[in-house]
Amino acid sequence: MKPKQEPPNPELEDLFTKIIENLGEDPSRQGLMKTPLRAAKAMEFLTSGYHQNVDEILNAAIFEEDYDEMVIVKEIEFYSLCEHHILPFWGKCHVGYLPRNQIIGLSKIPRIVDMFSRRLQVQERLTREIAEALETALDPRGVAVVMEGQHLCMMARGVEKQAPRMTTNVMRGAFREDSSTRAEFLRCVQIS
Ligand SMILES: Nc1nc2c(ncn2[C@@H]2O[C@H](COP(=O)(O)OP(=O)(O)OP(=O)(O)O)[C@@H](O)[C@H]2O)c(=O)[nH]1
Ligand SMILES: [Zn+2]
Repeated sequence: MKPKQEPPNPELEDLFTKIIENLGEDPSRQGLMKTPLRAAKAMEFLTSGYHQNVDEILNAAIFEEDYDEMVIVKEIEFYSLCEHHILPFWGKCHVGYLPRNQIIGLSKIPRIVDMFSRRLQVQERLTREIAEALETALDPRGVAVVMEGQHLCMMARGVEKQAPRMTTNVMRGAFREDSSTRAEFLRCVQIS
């Protein structure tokens, strides 16, 4: 599904003009003339997940299948916005589930990751929301979501640390209850 592509909200455009003025810049200078429009469009795209829902994304692509081994989709890149500073955080998301006779259309997993990423978020909630959406959609024997993120608010400002990565994980069902299932998943996505 393409993100909602409507003309940018004119109020948002006006607000970006005010931000530019308040930063001490001249919004009428040539290089900045179209910036409020571009910034409004960019912000609408980066928060387009608010206009999506899981049912619409799934498009009924849940299939009955006689397969009950672990399914893993790893290294799904994500871009989100930290809700404290409205600055990007980004990284990789690894998803696993143990089907109970139902599988999900492969592309739908990254689409769900994008839907929840394109909102104002903290990485912990983002991880949980992805896991819960899959749990509700598939009723699997277990689901695991691991996210590794870099946060610009910690890199370019504030504490100014470049190296740290934040890892969050939500394990449900068999991934939580059975340490060997969890270990198999973490080995496959190469997290120790
Ligand atoms: N747990 C968690 N914290 C986050 C996330 N994104 C940003 N933060 C943190 O949110 C906190 C907000 O802290 P405040 O003290 O209110 O804000 P601040 O004065 O800008 O803090 P500094 O970043 O330390 O300069 C900071 O510690 C950020 O690093 C996230 O996804 N998860
Ligand atoms: Zn932040």
